[in-house]
Amino acid sequence: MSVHANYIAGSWVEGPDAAKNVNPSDLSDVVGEYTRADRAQAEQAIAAARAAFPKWSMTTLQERHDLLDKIGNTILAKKEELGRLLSREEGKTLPEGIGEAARAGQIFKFFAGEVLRIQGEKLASVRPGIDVEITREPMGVIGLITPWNFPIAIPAWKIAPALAYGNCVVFKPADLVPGSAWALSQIIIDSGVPSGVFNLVMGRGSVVGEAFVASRDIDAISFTGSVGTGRAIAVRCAEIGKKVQLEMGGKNPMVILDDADLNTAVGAATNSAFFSTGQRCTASSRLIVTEGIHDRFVAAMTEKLKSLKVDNALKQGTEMGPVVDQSQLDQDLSYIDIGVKEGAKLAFGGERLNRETEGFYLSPALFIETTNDMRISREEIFGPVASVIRVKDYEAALATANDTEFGLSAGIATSSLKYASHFKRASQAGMVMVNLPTAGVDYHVPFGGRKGSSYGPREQGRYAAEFYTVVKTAYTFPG
Ligand SMILES: NC(=O)C1=CN([C@@H]2O[C@H](COP(=O)(O)OP(=O)(O)OC[C@H]3O[C@@H](n4cnc5c(N)ncnc54)[C@H](OP(=O)(O)O)[C@@H]3O)[C@@H](O)[C@H]2O)C=CC1
Ligand SMILES: O=C(O)CCC(=O)C(=O)O
Repeated sequence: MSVHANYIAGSWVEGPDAAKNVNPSDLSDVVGEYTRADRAQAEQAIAAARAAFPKWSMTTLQERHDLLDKIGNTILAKKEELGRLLSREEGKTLPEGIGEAARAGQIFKFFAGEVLRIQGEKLASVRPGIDVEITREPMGVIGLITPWNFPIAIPAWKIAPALAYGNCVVFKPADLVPGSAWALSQIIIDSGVPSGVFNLVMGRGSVVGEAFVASRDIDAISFTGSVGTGRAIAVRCAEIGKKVQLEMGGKNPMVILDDADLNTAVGAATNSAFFSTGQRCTASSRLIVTEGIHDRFVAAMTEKLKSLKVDNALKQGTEMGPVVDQSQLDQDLSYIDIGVKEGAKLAFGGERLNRETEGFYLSPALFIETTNDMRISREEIFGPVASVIRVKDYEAALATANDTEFGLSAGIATSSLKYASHFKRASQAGMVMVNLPTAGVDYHVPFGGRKGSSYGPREQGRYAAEFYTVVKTAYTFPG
């Protein structure tokens, strides 16, 4: 099996080390072998991006538009192949994998359009005869550090705006899932990105990520991952004056009110908590249910979970794939144990499952009789584990929903316009969903949260310009 190399300064280069990428649905299946860069190689990539920046930042909008459009079209044409690879290496179901690959293609096409809409402002000065122009310029070299749970969409929603606004990129994907990142990079390279403008640096966070954070030749870092790693990166970036954007965890609430349509509520809650094996920062792991519907909701959820097909991600009909790896599985099982010890009751699941192929299978776990101060209600588990929290009424539900250190996404199931409208205003989250799952967002609108979930400007949509550009104010006195 040949080793998949890094792409630095326009060439494919191997690092000193390589690792096997194993399918979490079938541990006997090796997806491929992928190189790991050392610090010197990461620094070469940064130097290549720095050297390419002056020319790339001056390219015409047409050139950048055409490149991004071509990348987007190629991803869309290959979405089945890419989606299969993604599902094989990460464990989300095949429809989820193909959907994510398609989303990556749409993101590139969206930013191909945004290239043509880069905006500025012209204002009159407070002084006579002077014009003021406000323009957006590229930041420079951007370091992108991505997690394992969206191996193609998250890289796409960072790489596409970085290139669109005239920046050069050094990209470090998660060590656990280099396959989709490598395949995406190959498409970017085959589409004709100039040498040095885009560099793929696979390797460990503690080596490659560290090199990015420490480098004074990187102007900005966009990171998605855990709170601990994100906050440490922000502190280091602040020390050397580097711009930073962090998307981190969530403990997203889904409120279910007495007047909710039960089918809608159960559908949205199942999707929010268990699709993609609960491994989404937008997943809902706190189902906050008012008294009048509580018992009916728990009974209907339990029935739904009994029939949810947990199996090999590539198998037709699978609704929930395996957990991504042993360490995440250990984390999930440990939280299930913590929940039981805290006095919560398992209404369903939380058990290791055996399937035809050996993998990290876990049945969806639904806790009842929980409170919002239990650890399982406060800490991000990042697996198929959800707690039902019983509350008296809407006011108590809202207070419970907001009682968290996170603020990424929040949902409400209700047929009341009054409560839906109030919740949209009063929820302390960056994204609010009414009668919809907390996860699964559009690609053309801003994505991000409040409180401990996010830091820095928003990602995605036209709001991405805020992070990937720097504003210049120019004064002219024509004389
Ligand atoms: N909000 C979200 O979208 C996500 C949240 N998580 C949460 O984080 C937990 C742990 O997952 P994990 O993948 O370890 O998350 P991390 O935050 O450790 O990893 C995210 C990315 O950061 C890199 N990284 C790790 N350490 C450093 C460092 N010191 N400097 C720079 N970059 C670094 C990682 O590299 P490498 O892959 O080599 O470790 C990876 O590319 C999960 O259980 C979950 O709770 C995880 C993924 C996504
Ligand atoms: O819910 C989504 O569509 C995106 C979720 C996400 O970006 C994440 O989990 O990191």
